[in-house]
Amino acid sequence: LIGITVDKALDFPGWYQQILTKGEMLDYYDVSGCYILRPPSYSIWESIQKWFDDKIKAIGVQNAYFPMFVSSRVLEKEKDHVEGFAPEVAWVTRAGSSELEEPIAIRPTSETVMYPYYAKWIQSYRDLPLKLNQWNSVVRWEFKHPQPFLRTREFLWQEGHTAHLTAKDAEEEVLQILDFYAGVYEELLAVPVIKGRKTEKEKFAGGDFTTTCEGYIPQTGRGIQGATSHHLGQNFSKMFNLSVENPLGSDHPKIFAYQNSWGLSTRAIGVMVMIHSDNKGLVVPPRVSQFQSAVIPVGITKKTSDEQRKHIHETARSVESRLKKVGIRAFGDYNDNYTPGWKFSQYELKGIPIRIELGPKDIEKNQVVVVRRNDSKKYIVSFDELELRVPEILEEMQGDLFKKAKELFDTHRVIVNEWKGFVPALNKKNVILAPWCGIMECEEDIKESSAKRDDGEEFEEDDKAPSMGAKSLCIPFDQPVLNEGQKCIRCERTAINYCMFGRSY
Ligand SMILES: O=C1CCCN[C@@H]1CCCn1cnc2ccccc2c1=O
Repeated sequence: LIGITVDKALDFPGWYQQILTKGEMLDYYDVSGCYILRPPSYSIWESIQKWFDDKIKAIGVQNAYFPMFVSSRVLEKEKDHVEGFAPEVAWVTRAGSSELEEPIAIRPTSETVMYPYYAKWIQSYRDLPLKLNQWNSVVRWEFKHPQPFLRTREFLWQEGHTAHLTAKDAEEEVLQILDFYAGVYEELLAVPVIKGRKTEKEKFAGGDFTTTCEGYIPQTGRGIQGATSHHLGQNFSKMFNLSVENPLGSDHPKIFAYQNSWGLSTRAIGVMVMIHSDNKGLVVPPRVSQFQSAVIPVGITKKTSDEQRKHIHETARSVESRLKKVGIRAFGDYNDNYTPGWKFSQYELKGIPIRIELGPKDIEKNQVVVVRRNDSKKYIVSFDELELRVPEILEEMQGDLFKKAKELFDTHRVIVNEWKGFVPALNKKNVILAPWCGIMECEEDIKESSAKRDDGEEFEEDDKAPSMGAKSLCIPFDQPVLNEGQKCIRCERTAINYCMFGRSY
């Protein structure tokens, strides 16, 4: 494995592909849009699963598993929201040489798979709330250019589906789950996110409202949707007749359940890689890294005596085992066929958070040298404080990764109140907080008008047009103060709130 040969700033897509393949996170597969998740990335997914699973179980969610196949009759039951997605649905039409009577869809999401059974299982209001989650994969036959982790035809995710007696209970849970999603990004992946509500145009059409965690990719200045938590209202319960008798008595009308659905996928891993990794390879935040530290003997030369070499190796192995005993995911590389320098670059490529160097001089001083992957900062740690200092160094690195990413997001999230400042701000890799009227036509106008050059001319075909216009990313819960009578950024109407706009994935 040689190093990364593409510069992150010069060819971001090419860099991203190399980072992932040379960092052994994934491999390309012979079905377009599908990828193999190799142990380092699958281990990150397992860390996300463990953390999130503990959180949802603590609020009474149970895991279950439903079939991946959906009959066309059932899938098309929810007309309005499916029609927009229909082109993405993958169908099984044949088994062996015999055609199937009815084509069977592979689940792109599981509302229509699960809700007929929710209706069957929920008879009394005492059966509410029902809170189930699936850890599974779904298939969406996207035609847009596939990107590892970010846009793939099959992806791993979790999809939570809950049914409640009251809107209040449901809406409370929507926000609770959104906080958990923000926790996955900020606590585990060291990725800052902005929480907010999707506009009517961008929300899940089958629901009442969509809340979202929005990330930011500094390299491209583009926003990216990180996870969504939808309140479905009674739309699906009316469609699937998911109702209970009124607790107030049979003379009161039956109640259609209030539902939520929420999802986070392996896209999160792609976001983490794009934000933290550099031209030397992956940079993986310590809390989710499969291995957290590489113990590497150094200073062994031809002149080193056998017993000296043996002593160095034994000391290194004891360092490795002491760290493992306190829960640090450490490993040692004692292979003498490779030089320390070669090993350093290998583990930089794989994004191992810290390396621990141990040579004759260090042993004399009863110390090791610890080097951080993110900024090569060096620490001298004495043997007797290993178990104390190494965890601290890892935690400090986790914090520094988050701080740096947050600094970049915060300095590229700018308030723009006048239209003339909108496109120039976009072209400086910013996402924009703009006063907005809340009208969908205006939102569409903003997207089209921001796809033009600053002088209002259309982009020429051959222009390396950035990803064109700015979409609405979310209406942040944390709102800047609207001035009295503030006008919408684009039209003459009065603004009702600040909306975050940006080029996006
Ligand atoms: O986001 C989530 C979170 C997890 C559960 N599902 C919701 C909504 C999914 C929206 N969606 C997204 N792509 C689709 C593709 C084909 C058919 C249907 C759909 C579809 O309903």
